[in-house]
Amino acid sequence: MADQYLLGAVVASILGFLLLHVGFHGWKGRARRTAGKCGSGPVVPGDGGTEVIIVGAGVAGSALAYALGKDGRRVHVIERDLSEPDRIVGELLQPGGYLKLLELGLEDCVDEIDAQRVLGYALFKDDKSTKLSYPLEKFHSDIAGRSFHNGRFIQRMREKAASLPNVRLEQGTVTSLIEENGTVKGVVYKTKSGEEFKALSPLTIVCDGCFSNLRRTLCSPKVDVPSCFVGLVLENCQLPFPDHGHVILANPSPILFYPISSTEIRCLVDVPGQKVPSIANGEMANYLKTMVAPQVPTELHDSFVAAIDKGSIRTMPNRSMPAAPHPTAGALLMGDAFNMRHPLTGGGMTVALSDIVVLRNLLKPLHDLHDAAALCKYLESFYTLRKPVASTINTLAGALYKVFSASPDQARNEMRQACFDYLSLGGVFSSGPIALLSGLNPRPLSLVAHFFAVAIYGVGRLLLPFPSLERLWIGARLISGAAGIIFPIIKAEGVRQMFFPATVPAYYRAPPVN
Ligand SMILES: Cc1cc2nc3c(=O)[nH]c(=O)nc-3n(C[C@H](O)[C@H](O)[C@H](O)COP(=O)(O)OP(=O)(O)OC[C@H]3O[C@@H](n4cnc5c(N)ncnc54)[C@H](O)[C@@H]3O)c2cc1C
Repeated sequence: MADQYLLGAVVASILGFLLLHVGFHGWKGRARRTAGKCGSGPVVPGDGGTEVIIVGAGVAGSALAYALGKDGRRVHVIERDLSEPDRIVGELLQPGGYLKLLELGLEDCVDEIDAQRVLGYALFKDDKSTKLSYPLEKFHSDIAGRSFHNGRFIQRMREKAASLPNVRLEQGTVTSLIEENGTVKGVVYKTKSGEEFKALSPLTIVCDGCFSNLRRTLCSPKVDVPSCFVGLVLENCQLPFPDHGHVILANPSPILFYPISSTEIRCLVDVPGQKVPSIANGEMANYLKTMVAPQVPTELHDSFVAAIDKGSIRTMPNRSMPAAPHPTAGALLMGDAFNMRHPLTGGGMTVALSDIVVLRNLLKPLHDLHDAAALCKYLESFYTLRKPVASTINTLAGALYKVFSASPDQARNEMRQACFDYLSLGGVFSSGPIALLSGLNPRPLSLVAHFFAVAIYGVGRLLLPFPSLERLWIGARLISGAAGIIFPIIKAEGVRQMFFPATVPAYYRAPPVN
């Protein structure tokens, strides 16, 4: 109830502002581009009856293969490397993502991999901390976040997909899409031994991840890399709040801790910019020990230093890329190849799994996928239907990263402090934002309402009890800074599709083609 009052009050004032400042983004040009030329004279293997080719069997590709295979589709998955991945990405699945696993029948893929239940977050700033529990009361007791080794989770999903008789999982590297008259007809791929093959199907779904080579012809990739994560594994220590992800509002930017097994804690240190100190010449170890270690909670400090000394330090760029598809007959993009957000809020797998549920449901009533042009038109509704979940998670990730990072600007630091204090108020002030982050209630209006409620709360703290001209000025800059953070992200996500999905042209919501 309080959530609704808050929504009503904040949304009414903000919506006018939002529309004035951002304007309708609209559907940007559906110009189609042609896919790359295919290799010459490769063999066409298989039974020729493949309905869907999936490129890449990571989180998105393997979950999609199982979902479509379970619906009876003949699926051919081509994955570059079928051995267990060893990466520092995709290790915390939000409860909203776990709900999607359930919908797909993949929930047992977090069993028997020593996955840990995650019940919420703990936030640390200076010498204070606050606990933000996921609002799980209304759900079955099994629903919670899960954290694990990414590679173990992927192997479980690959095994489950490959156990279906109509799913063929093959090791190979896709080198190009086969295109004829603007329609993608399949792929060219190379096996480990260097042999080249063609695979043909009415629908090719490209899930080749954040470094995708194949997406260029299917979307307009505008990749931003605001920072990198430096990854370490801590052993022999206990998190201050067991079963919780930990976010330290450190300088210059956040540090994360969460369990990835019963004995290991993942630490991800955010380093702003695209370059990190060199690991090889010891600069990184020095940076971590001198700049980061003093900001780590005391319970974790010694294990943090021991992990640095052990030397297995990994890095990954943190990319964000709004979805900007060129709807193309015969092909679709999914997962990170299609859309990325800052990993601070651990939303990537939830968005990918949510997209798979949308696509699976759209494809379900179609018996024949061979009319590529009609299928392409029909699948355009996918881009609209995915928006409320995907855009809420994407926007929150981008906005929180900016708010949680330190800044030389006093107004920005006031916003950061206001955010910490707002979340510490408890009740709807913590359950609302954490419901958004967890993917349990991904509503764009609720996100905008809470974001500006934080800004207004920050201004109130500045002006009460004794306002001054200087404080008024900082307050005005805080509000304009908040608008400057969130509106460009919303604009990139597409205001119209995000807030008004019902107003999209009818052909995006067309009935099944057969
Ligand atoms: C540092 C970091 C931390 C993150 N932490 C989290 C988190 O805690 N929670 C969360 O939900 N998300 C997190 N994410 C995001 C998450 O990892 C991604 O959203 C998710 O992995 C996307 O899945 P995907 O299937 O699209 O890509 P991937 O899982 O990367 O899979 C792509 C697959 O395609 C294969 N491939 C690539 N090219 C080819 C080719 N040419 N031919 C055949 N196969 C190919 C690759 O081998 C790979 O198996 C994080 C991201 C980063 C960068």
